[in-house]
Amino acid sequence: MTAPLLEVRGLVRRFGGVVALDGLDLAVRRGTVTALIGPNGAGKSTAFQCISGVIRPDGGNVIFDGQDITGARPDRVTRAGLVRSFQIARGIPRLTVLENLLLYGQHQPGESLAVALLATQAMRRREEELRARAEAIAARLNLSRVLDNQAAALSGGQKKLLEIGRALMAEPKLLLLDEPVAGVNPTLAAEIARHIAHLREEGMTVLVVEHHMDFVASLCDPVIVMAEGKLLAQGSFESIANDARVQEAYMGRRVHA
Ligand SMILES: Nc1ncnc2c1ncn2[C@@H]1O[C@H](COP(=O)(O)OP(=O)(O)OP(=O)(O)O)[C@@H](O)[C@H]1O
Repeated sequence: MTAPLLEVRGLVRRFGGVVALDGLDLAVRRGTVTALIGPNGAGKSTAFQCISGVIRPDGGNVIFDGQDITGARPDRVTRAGLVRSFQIARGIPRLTVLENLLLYGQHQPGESLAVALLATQAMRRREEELRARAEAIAARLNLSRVLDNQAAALSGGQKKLLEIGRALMAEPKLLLLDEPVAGVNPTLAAEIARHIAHLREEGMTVLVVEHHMDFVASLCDPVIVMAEGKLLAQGSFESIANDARVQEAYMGRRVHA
């Protein structure tokens, strides 16, 4: 069996006296849409933040695509191919959809004065490529019609799609999605699930934190359940839904592994 794309080993993170991650182990296999679920306070956000380099873990390791990226800064993590989207869309409201997408393309031409002065044909070609990629990503996410609209004018669901598009512009190997359907109506949630399923069909690997169980059940396999900063269970949605320990954790009772 091939090595997992992402492996988290014994991850520990404390906030003062609170142990948010207490030796978390998890693995994400290539080509899967894996869910990370668990009751409020289980440590899911903290795990995402440690994996994406936003905060440093106090212990343990994050191995991505064979590289130890433990404690690496977010820009390095992104360059390695691990890209996260945010629950609250981070796009710049005044910019258009196209501009927002271009902003997150890798190795932006025009990002420094030197680049501007040395603008060569190759760089112009790169800019054209980026633009073509932005248009293709917008098309696949049904955002073509609003490409020239300001991000601020988008519906809630379109903002969620732009957030996914923004992450795709960085050409991820692994996409971390933070609650991609929170606050979205069921029709749009189903559309977003279809877009993510298409990404998987094309070989993308996705790790998603989501509280909406219909979405998780329809899209994600395997499902990893966290409780109290640790791995509690993993498997198909059906198997974890029937797991007594998982039911107990969601009932808010103390979990005895
Ligand atoms: N910056 C912080 N300062 C202090 N405590 C924190 C901080 N961030 C998280 N915690 C604590 O760490 C624990 C795990 O929180 P975390 O937000 O990672 O859980 P979660 O599973 O993402 O919860 P939710 O589903 O509610 O978003 C909680 O007890 C939380 O109060």
